[in-house]
Formats: sequence, structure tokens, C-alpha cells
Amino acid sequence: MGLLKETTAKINDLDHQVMKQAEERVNHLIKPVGSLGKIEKLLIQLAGITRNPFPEIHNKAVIVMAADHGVYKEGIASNPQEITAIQTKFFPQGATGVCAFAKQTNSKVVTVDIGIDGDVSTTPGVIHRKIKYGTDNMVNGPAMTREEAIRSIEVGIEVAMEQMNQGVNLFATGEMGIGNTTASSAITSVVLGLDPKETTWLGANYPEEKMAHKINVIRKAIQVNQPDPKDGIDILSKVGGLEIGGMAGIMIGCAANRCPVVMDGYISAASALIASLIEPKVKDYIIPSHLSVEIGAIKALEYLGLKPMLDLDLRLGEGSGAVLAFNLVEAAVMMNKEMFTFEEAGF
Ligand SMILES: O=C(O)c1ccc[n+]([C@@H]2O[C@H](COP(=O)([O-])O)[C@@H](O)[C@H]2O)c1
Ligand SMILES: Cc1cc2nc[nH]c2cc1C
Repeated sequence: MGLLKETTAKINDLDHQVMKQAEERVNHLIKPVGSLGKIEKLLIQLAGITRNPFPEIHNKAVIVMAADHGVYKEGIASNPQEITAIQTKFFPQGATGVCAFAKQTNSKVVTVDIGIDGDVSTTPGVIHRKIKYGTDNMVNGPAMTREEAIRSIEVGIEVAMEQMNQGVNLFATGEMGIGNTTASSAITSVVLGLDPKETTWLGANYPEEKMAHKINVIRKAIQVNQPDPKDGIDILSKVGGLEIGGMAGIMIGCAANRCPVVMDGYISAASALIASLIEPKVKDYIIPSHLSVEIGAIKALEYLGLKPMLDLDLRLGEGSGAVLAFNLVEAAVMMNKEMFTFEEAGF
């Protein structure tokens, strides 16, 4: 059995008994029942994931999966494709947006070349797991083979496992890939059965007056490839991306090992759609963070049944919003640990 099948088979339900125990305590803390809203729900989810009524966060990491997209050639992005490789070199230097937030939250940034169309092999601090030099152009046929799609997910599982072995017990999904909002819109359109007009927006500052072109490219890619809306690997291989597969793998690897994973923006949401088609239980292990400006993000989140905690007009990617939400995950843990119950307070 391959790593993906093996890992997926290990994914179980949340521990509802421990969740009940955690909920009981949360309801007895010295505050009106429910008054800490989503922070309370978060604590209960963490308890169910970790099977511990007093969950603890030891080490936090954001995994940034970097890759390029063959569909870039269709003129669907406004930035040079080389930015993917250039920006990737800055993650290990602590110089990008997510790095600033990672420093603030005392978390590690792990950068992975899973499919950059360029060479970053001599850059210190980048993990090399390149599957290919960018995907193929999805308007002419599949972005990658089914085997490559499975491999991209397995790279995510492997990287997550490596980090868990080093003591990480809270993850965030991050990515870098010029053109990846096009792949994310294609995935969201296929899974939700929506026309790309309903799921496509500006990405990294694509001009609004050219939006009809981006939408038409996505329509064409879906029409040429006819992905099976029920088959996550088929969708990923035909209209997805290597970093999207990598992040789906992190989610699957985390779920199999009862580890919480915070998802970032639109591209992470596309990964969550793929991961949850492969195994629906993965959703229970995902903590949503923020609502991306991309119009498809809210639709993907609603479909997944996940409610974002932050609404900050973010559209950077890199895992930036997920790392900001690490603060909220830690707040939930602290609420549970630090607050008195009515009994303890002698009410
Ligand atoms: O996370 C988001 O919701 C998000 C929204 C818009 C853009 N991005 C980032 O911008 C890049 C993709 O934009 P584009 O226009 O090249 O498809 C990619 O590197 C993403 O990390 C990310
Ligand atoms: C500079 C730059 C940084 C990014 N980080 C994530 N996507 C990005 C896109 C661009 C263009």
C-alpha cells in the first residue's frame, strides 16, 4: 500500500467523549456560558483532535509549499513567474510577510520546493522535494499525471511527519506560487459545481478589466480536462498544482496523527477541498483562520463547513493568515488552563 492510502486509512473521528469533557469544563469557567464564542469551540475541537481535555501547544510550524504553474503562459497572472523562485529564497532569511508573523508567534517557517520552475537547490534552508519544474499548461491537458498528483500529496505527508518527529504539534499550511489562484478557482469551480465567474478574483493584483480572460482560461481548462468532481486526485492532477497537493498532504498527515492544522487563504481552501474529497474526516482536523479577499474563498469554506475567525482583507498567502491565527489557538489553550471554574472560584 502506498503512503497516501496508508495514511488516509489511519484517519479517525474526533474523540467525542473528550470533547464533551472539555465542553463541560469550558461551560463551568467563570464567564457567561458561550461568551468566548469561537475560542471556546476551538478549545473543544483541539481536545477532540488531541484526545486531551487540556491540549498543549509545544512547537508551531508553517509549511510553505512553493511551485509554479504551466497555465501561467495563458496570461492569467500579473507578476513575473520568476517571483516564485525569488520569493522562495527569502523565506529562509525570515524576510517575507509570513516570516514576520512567524517571528511574532514564535513559530518555525519550513520552506519546500515541490515544483518551482527554476533552481533553488543551492539556497540554504529550502527543503528539496521537486516533483517537476512546474505543472503543465492545463488548457492543453492535465496539469500533471495522477502519479505526480499522488506524489505531491505524499510529499506533504512526509514533511508533516518529519516536523512532528521534531516536536511540532501545531501546523499551518502556506504556499508560494505565481498563478495558483487560477488553479484554486478551477478546483473550487469543479468541486462546488460553479461557473469560474463565481470563484475567480484578482489573485496578486490581476487587473479587473482582464478578469474575463482569466475566467475563460479556467473554463477552458475544465472543459478540456473534464475532471471528476468526486475524485480529489483526478481534480488535483487535471486542474490543480503541486503546492496545492503538498498542502492537502499536510492536512491528511496531520489528521492521521491527530494533530491540528490551521489553514490559510484561498489556495489552502482548495487544498482542503481536495483533501476532504480523499477523506471527508480530514475537515475535522482543520482550523480555519481568515477570510481571504478572493471571492471563491467564502464559498469553499461554506462548502467545507468551516467558519473563518479573522476578516482582515488579507490576500498574501504564504500561510500568513494561518500564522496570525496561531495566536487564537494559543488563546484557547490559555483560556482552558488559566481560568478558574465556578467551583474553583468558590462561587
Ligand atoms: O491566500 C490567498 O487567499 C491569496 C490570494 C491572492 C494571492 N495569493 C498569493 O499570490 C500568488 C497567486 O496569485 P496569482 O495572481 O499569481 O494567481 C500566490 O503566491 C499566493 O500565495 C494568495
Ligand atoms: C512579491 C510577492 C510575494 C508573494 N507572496 C505570496 N505571493 C506573492 C506574490 C508576490 C508578487
